[in-house]
Amino acid sequence: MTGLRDAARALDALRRGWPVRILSAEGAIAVLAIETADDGRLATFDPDGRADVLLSSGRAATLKLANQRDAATPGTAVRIERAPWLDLPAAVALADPALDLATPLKGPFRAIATSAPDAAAAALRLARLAGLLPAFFVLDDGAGEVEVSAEAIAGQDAAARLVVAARARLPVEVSERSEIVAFRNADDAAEHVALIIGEPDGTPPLVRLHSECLTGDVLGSLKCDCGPQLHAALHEIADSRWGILLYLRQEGRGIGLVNKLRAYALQDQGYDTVDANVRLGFDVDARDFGVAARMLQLLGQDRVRLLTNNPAKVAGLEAAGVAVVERVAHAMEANPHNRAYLDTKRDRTGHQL
Ligand SMILES: Nc1nc2c(ncn2[C@@H]2O[C@H](COP(=O)(O)OP(=O)(O)OP(=O)(O)O)[C@@H](O)[C@H]2O)c(=O)[nH]1
Ligand SMILES: [Zn+2]
Repeated sequence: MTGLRDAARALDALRRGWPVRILSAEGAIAVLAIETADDGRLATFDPDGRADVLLSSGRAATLKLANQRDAATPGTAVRIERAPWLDLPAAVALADPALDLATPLKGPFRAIATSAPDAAAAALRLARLAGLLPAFFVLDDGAGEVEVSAEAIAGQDAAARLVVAARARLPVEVSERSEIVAFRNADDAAEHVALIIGEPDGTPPLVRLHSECLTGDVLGSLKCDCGPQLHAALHEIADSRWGILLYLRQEGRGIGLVNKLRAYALQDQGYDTVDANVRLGFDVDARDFGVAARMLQLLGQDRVRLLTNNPAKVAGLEAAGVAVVERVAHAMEANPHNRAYLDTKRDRTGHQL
């Protein structure tokens, strides 16, 4: 449990702009998130101006820095050597692609060997969990407000410690016979929800895994198909024998609301949803469908009919022990704003559309 506690403290520290020391078998690093750094924090962390910069390989490749080393594998970190012109504004420009087109990058920058690759990869994972840009100042001998092992960060298995926290009757528009079940785990603040519609009758339920999309679900965004998919799923489940809608708190395919909106800003510049994620330094899809499988298992369901066009959802459930006995297509009409987004899903992320 110490590992868990340390990982939670590390997340909190990063969001507050405090440095974190990450330990691994190959050595330790201390990191300060660039997004939450300021001049004072940077001066305290790195009084001699020696700290290098740590980026994700996707971001480094975008900046044409990754190919200087053979580190262009997703999820790995690339370390950029500190140079006199690499001050805080220059580091922010390395971290944040919003300015890529507006400001020419200073430089030249040089990629060097990453001293503790596991610890560096753990730092990138922490940034994603904290909803921050995956970019850090890094020192091998620096101090951190919190110490955490790379193992504890990698071992944050959100599914394993999931429990049912509360359940209650919830009559909804599509069906008065519905029950809501909320889940919690000790590792993060994400409170996932299941809406059980109709009466379980021993047959495999019709299930929808819906990933949170504030813009689409609540504000009626036309950029994606989430809102219509959510409402269509509720209707289809209500029209079937019975079923379950899982509302998963995986905003922005797991990168968080702020980072998704950064991806939208890049889309305004012409990048598609895949390239925008990579330019920011994230995987194309950072979701963990093991959480959904665990929720279904806690509800006593290990065979489902799944409403989706996404083969990764089917594979994710199957890998975690939930059999998908049928895939039910769930395609919506395109509109002028989301047509390119839907085409990208079909052409680049394997959606069956
Ligand atoms: N990072 C990022 N996330 C997005 C973007 N557009 C939508 N999302 C997120 O993508 C998720 C929507 O995924 P789902 O509705 O589960 O759809 P899917 O994975 O395409 O699969 P199916 O709809 O089941 O076929 C939500 O979390 C949205 O917030 C985008 O441009 N960038
Ligand atoms: Zn959406």
